[in-house]
Amino acid sequence: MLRVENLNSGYGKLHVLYDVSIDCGKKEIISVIGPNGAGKTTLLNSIFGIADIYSGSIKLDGEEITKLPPHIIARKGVAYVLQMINIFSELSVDENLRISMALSGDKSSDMLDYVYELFPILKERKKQRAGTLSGGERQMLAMSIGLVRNPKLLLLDEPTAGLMPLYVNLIMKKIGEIRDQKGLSIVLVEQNVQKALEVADKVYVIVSGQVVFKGLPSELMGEREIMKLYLGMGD
Ligand SMILES: Nc1ncnc2c1ncn2[C@@H]1O[C@H](COP(=O)(O)OP(=O)(O)OP(=O)(O)O)[C@@H](O)[C@H]1O
Repeated sequence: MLRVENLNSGYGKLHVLYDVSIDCGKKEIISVIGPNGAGKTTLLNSIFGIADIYSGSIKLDGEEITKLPPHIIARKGVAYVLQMINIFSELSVDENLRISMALSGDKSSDMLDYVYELFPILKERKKQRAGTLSGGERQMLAMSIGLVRNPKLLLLDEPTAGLMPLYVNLIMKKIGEIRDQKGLSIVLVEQNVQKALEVADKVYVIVSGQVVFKGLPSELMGEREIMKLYLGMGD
């Protein structure tokens, strides 16, 4: 589904990622974790055509998407959910979702019905102005705005940042459900290491712009040095 090979990218002269290679298969969730400033968001920015790519390749279903502009990448089936940035605060929940659907050119309301089923609280609040939603509800709306575009690949940047444990658990559970029910591939950048490992099929640890671990969550648990040094887990 998604294959990133030997990616070198950054912002102008600021080289952030060095020879990064990742794979995300169909119906797979990969978690990308690592210290602050390691380059995790830059990986998502690179996939979505926002960061500068110096060398390497990014393929979606075998098709080269490297250096394409974001609106074309979106049209090819990638949705990027940034922390609450894609929400129109003055519009209602329902209007936000319908605008996103209209922009994607998708006329069927299947995904709209699906997100209201997935997040019943949004259905209850469909007429409410998005700017007045709680942090957790806004995060659910941000994810739903991406989902109603009917993507095949979902890029999630810290979907649980700043949320209370109840919402963290709910959002993580929903991420698993989306993969299972809709067959989406998901790249999840997450600060909460424990939750990121619970939901992931595969995990990548990025430190100083380089991949220092790739494998199963259970394999990472055995890497005591990495867990302790870079992720602050264990003794
Ligand atoms: N749009 C940008 N323009 C210039 N530099 C940027 C931009 N976005 C990020 N950077 C820089 O790139 C480096 C990597 O940042 P990035 O946001 O990818 O790290 P991260 O691993 O996601 O960190 P965090 O966990 O703190 O969110 C940092 O030094 C950051 O200051």
